[in-house]
Amino acid sequence: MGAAVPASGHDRLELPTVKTFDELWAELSEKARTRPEGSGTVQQLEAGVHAIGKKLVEEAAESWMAAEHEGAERAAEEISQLLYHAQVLMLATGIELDDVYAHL
Ligand SMILES: N=c1c2ncn([C@@H]3O[C@H](COP(=O)(O)OP(=O)(O)OP(=O)(O)O)[C@@H](O)[C@H]3O)c2ncn1[C@@H]1O[C@H](COP(=O)(O)O)[C@@H](O)[C@H]1O
Repeated sequence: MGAAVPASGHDRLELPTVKTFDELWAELSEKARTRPEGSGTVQQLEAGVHAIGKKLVEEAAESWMAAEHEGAERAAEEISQLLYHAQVLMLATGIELDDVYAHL
C-alpha cells in the first residue's frame, strides 16, 4: 500500500460558488435599501409590480418548458431565475420571508 499522494493544483476541484435562497434574499434586501447604481434589481424595483409580475410569469413558463423539453440542468437554471424574480416581487410588495413562511 503506497502513501497517499498529496493533491496537486490540477487535482483540486474548483467548485462553483453557491448562493442559497437566504443569502440571495439578504443581498437583494440590501440592494433595495441602498439602491446602488447599476443594479438590475434596483431597475426592476423601479419598474414596479406589474413589470416584475410579468417577468415572474415568463420565468415560470420557461421553467416549465425547460423541465418538459430541455432536461433537469436547464430547468434548474430557469427555476433559479424564477426564485430570483419571486424575491424581487416580495421586495416590491413589502413582503418578508416570514410572511411567506407563515403559509408553508
Ligand atoms: N440571480 C439573479 C438573477 N436571476 C435572474 N436575473 C435577471 O433575470 C434575467 C433573466 O432573464 P432571461 O434569462 O429570461 O433573459 P432575458 O429574457 O434576455 O432577460 P431580459 O432581457 O428580460 O432582462 C436576467 O437578465 C437578470 O436580469 C437575475 N438578476 C440577478 N440575480 C442575482 O441578484 C443579485 C443582485 O443583482 P443586481 O441587482 O443586478 O446587482 C446578484 O447576486 C445576481 O447574481
